[in-house]
Amino acid sequence: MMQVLSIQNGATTKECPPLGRLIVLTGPSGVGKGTLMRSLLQRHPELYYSVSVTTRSPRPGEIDGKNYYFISRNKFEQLVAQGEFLEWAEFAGNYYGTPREAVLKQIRAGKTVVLEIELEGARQIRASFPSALSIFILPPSFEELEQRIRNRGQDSEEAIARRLQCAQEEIKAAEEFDIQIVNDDLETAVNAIAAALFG
Ligand SMILES: Nc1ncnc2c1ncn2[C@@H]1O[C@H](COP(=O)(O)OP(=O)(O)OP(=O)(O)O)[C@@H](O)[C@H]1O
Ligand SMILES: Nc1nc2c(ncn2[C@@H]2O[C@H](COP(=O)(O)O)[C@@H](O)[C@H]2O)c(=O)[nH]1
Repeated sequence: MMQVLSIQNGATTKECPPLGRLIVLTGPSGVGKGTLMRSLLQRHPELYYSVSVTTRSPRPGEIDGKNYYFISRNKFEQLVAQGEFLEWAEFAGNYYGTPREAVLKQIRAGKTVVLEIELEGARQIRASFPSALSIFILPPSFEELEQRIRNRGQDSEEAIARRLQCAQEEIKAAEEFDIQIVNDDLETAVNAIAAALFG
């Protein structure tokens, strides 16, 4: 697949449209990746948002097939063994993965595909798709990050503690990625992502 993406600026023929791009949005839980994505997709509906697979239980209001594909740990492990994921990771006690075929299909069709994933998965994508553009979203402060996770009101105390613990390590990795954007004012951060994508 690396080979395929490396020819993304190659010649266009009627039979073979130019390949699409792969964009990775990463950063600690609660920093606002999902909120930024929704805003970006409203402005740019031509982008393809990859719906991930997870073993986490749905939060109130989350819809299977829209927010995530919710499956059991056994099923997830089967899919891993079958090579069905472009990347996958265990995060705060649950598995998360990007369906391989759905993403590759969109890239072959010339679409820009956006993945919203945690650090380990983002590292895997950087290793296997060096041409992918990777964006790390930072919080204005650690205190604000905690406040956002709490205000979201979706996670137990235990889950919040796990996520904050992961966040400390994740933030240290920000410089590994192509671009770092602080999500302080939402509009400013969306503009910065759009500028990175569309110039
Ligand atoms: N710029 C911002 N200013 C203030 N609040 C924000 C901002 N961006 C997002 N939020 C709020 O922070 C909370 C967490 O946002 P969101 O769920 O999008 O984070 P996330 O990074 O996608 O989290 P996760 O990785 O756990 O899915 C939400 O309540 C959201 O409304
Ligand atoms: N490696 C992957 N990480 C993913 C994927 N889909 C989502 N995520 C990230 O997991 C955490 C927790 O998400 P939550 O919905 O439980 O709050 C967050 O950082 C997501 O970005 C994926 O396919 N692969």
